[in-house]
Amino acid sequence: MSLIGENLSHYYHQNNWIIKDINISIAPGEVLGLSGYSGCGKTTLSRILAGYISPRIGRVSLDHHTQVRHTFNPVQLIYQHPEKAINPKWRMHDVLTESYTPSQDILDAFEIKKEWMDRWPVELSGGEKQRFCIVRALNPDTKYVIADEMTTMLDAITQAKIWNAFIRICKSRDIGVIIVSHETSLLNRLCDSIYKVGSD
Ligand SMILES: Nc1ncnc2c1ncn2[C@@H]1O[C@H](COP(=O)(O)OP(=O)(O)OP(=O)(O)O)[C@@H](O)[C@H]1O
Repeated sequence: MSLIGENLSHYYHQNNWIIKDINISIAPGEVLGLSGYSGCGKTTLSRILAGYISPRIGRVSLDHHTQVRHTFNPVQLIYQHPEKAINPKWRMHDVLTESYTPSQDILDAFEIKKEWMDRWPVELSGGEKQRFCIVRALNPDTKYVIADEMTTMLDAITQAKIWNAFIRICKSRDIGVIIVSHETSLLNRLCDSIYKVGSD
């Protein structure tokens, strides 16, 4: 069940093309990096592949079917800023269990502490909140995860731990991963291949 983007082109303002004619494909269990200069359209492309933006031209398909809204999205997007993806009026336990109940193993893999569950989002650090967003994205029905600068706010040691756990779980479930990052060394270390967006 490959995730395929064909002839993807998009602008926000008439004829000011952000991305043009992008053909991209990712297979189950593959780890693909998206690199490119700031503002070249990596987030735009990520949102298109996750079905949150309809491209002006082109088409995204999963297993040859166009994505359908109103059902669980098998292409999950993890944002750079977790506060944008979390309802500030929900306690962390409710954020975490919004679409499924994660196992203790997965909570341990991301070192999510029991005492964080009753807290409000504002009572956790950005990195602590991001672990909830990562686990929440790893629903049993998830087929692809797009990680858009997912660990930018973390220190190097925590970053390494999170990526190890994340890639191990995705590989074990045959989940395809797209990693968006400015960090070439991170992409070289984790990705099977790298797609460069824009030209620089
Ligand atoms: N909702 C929007 N409306 C209008 N312009 C937008 C919108 N979102 C992004 N843009 C513009 O589109 C271009 C690409 O933005 P995008 O966030 O996709 O780039 P990026 O490669 O992810 O950047 P960065 O690496 O800095 O995060 C930028 O020039 C940005 O200003």
